[in-house]
Amino acid sequence: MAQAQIPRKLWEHPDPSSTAMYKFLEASNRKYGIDMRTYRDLYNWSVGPKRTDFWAHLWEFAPLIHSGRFTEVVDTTIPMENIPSWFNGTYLNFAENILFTASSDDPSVRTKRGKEDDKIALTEIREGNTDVRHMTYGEVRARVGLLANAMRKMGVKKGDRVAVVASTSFDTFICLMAITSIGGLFSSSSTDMGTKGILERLLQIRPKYVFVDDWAVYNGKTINLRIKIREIVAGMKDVSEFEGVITQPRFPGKPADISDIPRTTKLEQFLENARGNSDLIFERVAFRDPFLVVYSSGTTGVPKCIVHSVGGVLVSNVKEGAFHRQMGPESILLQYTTTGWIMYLSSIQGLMYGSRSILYDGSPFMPSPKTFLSILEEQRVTHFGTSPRFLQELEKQSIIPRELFDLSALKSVITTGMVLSDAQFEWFYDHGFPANVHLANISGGTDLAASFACENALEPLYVGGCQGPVLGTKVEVYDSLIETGPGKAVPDGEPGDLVATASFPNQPVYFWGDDSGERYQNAYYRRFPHVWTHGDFIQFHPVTGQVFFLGRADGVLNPSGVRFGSSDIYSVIEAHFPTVADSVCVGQRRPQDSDESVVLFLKMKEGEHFTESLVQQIKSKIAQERSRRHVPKYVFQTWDIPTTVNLKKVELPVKQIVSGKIIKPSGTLANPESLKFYYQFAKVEEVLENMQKEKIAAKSKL
Ligand SMILES: CC(=O)CC(=O)SCCNC(=O)CCNC(=O)[C@H](O)C(C)(C)COP(=O)(O)OP(=O)(O)OC[C@H]1O[C@@H](n2cnc3c(N)ncnc32)[C@H](O)[C@@H]1OP(=O)(O)O
Repeated sequence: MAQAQIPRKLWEHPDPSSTAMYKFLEASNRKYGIDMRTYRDLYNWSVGPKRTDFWAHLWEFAPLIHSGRFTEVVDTTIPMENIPSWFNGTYLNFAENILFTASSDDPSVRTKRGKEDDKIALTEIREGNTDVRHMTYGEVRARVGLLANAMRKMGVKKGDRVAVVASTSFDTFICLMAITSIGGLFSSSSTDMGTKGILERLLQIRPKYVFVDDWAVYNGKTINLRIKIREIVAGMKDVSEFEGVITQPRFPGKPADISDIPRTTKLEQFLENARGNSDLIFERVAFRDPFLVVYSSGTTGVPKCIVHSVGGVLVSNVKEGAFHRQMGPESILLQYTTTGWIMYLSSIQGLMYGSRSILYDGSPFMPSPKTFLSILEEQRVTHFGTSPRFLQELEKQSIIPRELFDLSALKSVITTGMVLSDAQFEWFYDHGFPANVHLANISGGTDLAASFACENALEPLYVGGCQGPVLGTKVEVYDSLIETGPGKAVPDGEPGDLVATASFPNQPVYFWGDDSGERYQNAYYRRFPHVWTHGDFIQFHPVTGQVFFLGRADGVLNPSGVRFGSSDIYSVIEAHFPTVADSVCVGQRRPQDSDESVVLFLKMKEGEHFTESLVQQIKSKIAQERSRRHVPKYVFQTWDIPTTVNLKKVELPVKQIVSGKIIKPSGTLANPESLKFYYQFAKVEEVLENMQKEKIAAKSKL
């Protein structure tokens, strides 16, 4: 196996013993009389038989603001699919922990240490490094108090949902803090999402209010969102809990006129309900009470509404942010994200440690990637979160950040969303960024609001993958050939399915609206009993312990690191294109490709024709109802779609074949011969060329 060789070492921390993670390791040694020395010792303790000691010590070492006491960290005998309760008996509030700091002498007391009133908490930057505005912790707290009091006055209470369809603005952050301070649930979508997709979410979670930006700016274009607002209001008419839309001004001080849109109020007007009262009140809720709904689409049905708990996310954030990412009151984080990705949560969670978050909205390529990178120098960014896709663009355009900008403040560059290639690791250190910067490639997901694998400063960084598994989550690799039944770990260094084999506090608590729990159980626990199956193929390096992510094991699409389910595409076709009998949509990523392309195959009904105009109509409908980022790169006709004997469409073999693999069809396929047709698309360029030739030949015959 090629990876048994030790890859090139790229980076190591100059003094690992100075890090918060190491101090925790030493303090744990002292407290529990153990002798851990390395990251792997600490990791094994955090997921081993004494893992409750790890969590109890974390709770003590990096305190959260809370009331109540727990008698047991967790009952480790409860199978993970029963979602055991952690830190039972404790009560805490998400916003309170973000906006205040616990006093380590008495964690139930909150202080402003590290979050003093005049310290900058947030910096808002709009597309092209324009309209830079700062907000201090004092101002943020006052604005959160005002909005929360306005919400309370309008009857919003614990357990209610408030959603946003908005950019990464001050207003969105304040909305998140306000609803969670009341003990309610927050949920966000980005403005580029089509109304249909937005409503599929909102109709499930039934929010009391939806806060929507009045305008959007992307790629130099200014987009009027009033049509979308009108559609949202109309679409919510049968939701009894829904009180209306509140518009957030995209251009501060210049709110759009919404007087002709029913049930819609401007933010400034809504705030009048608070009558100037900005006092903060935090409703501390039980550790496993919900505060956030995020979404993911699979291959069937409407999106899953994944509900995360206050305590689970906070405690996981302590270990990931403070230990793995080494964030503290001096950190300044610029995480590129929309509000539609789980990275939005990461982008603001740094405030928990007293850091400053930079909220960027727009394309990072407008007017050029250099303009975006100039923020790193101007704002003295210490932690820059981006994507392999963005780094690819820098390389393609021969942009060398370390030569163009003063990056002396920069400590770490975090990448996620898709595989970071080995060549990109080398480019990063050979050409791109200063040698002292820690390249932190992480992978996890919406389902856990955290990472499975990420960086750590106690080990060197080698080319490829993620440095190692995250503390406290027992990641193993199971044999992919076992389709169901008890799973089996593969020998060290072999590839297989990413599974988590022990409960962890940031498991989602349920799916909204899934009263029987069936969807939830099916999403993670159907394959192997008592084990979370994530849907990624991975491999551990047998010597360095790096985790290589090899691709998705299911039908989830991932072009440019933007994830969505094939069901998002099928539902548009089923609803609007009656001449199509069936379709299969897969991601193509061959060894020579630097990104994934979405390929859609259409099977026409008897007597119906596959035409260029049909393809264009399908593409524009997908753009309208989902988003432009969902539009397939290629659309082809097919004659047969592989299914199981129970007639369930099977995507994985098609995905593997068009990605250049030769596969042995599974015995469960009803029509294994259908697969032969798809092999030609591994050379999609040739297929397109031949189609073009045929077109020209047909024209010349006319
Ligand atoms: C820990 C984990 O594991 C969790 C996760 O994975 S979370 C997910 C993380 N994912 C990422 O970070 C994704 C990274 N990728 C990116 O950020 C983006 O690909 C990118 C910004 C680098 C490039 O974006 P892109 O989608 O490839 O191209 P871009 O040109 O920006 O947009 C595509 C289209 O959508 C449109 N669009 C995008 N956002 C829009 C918006 N807000 N409003 C209107 N239109 C928009 C664009 O105008 C464009 O339209 P045209 O095709 O008509 O020109």
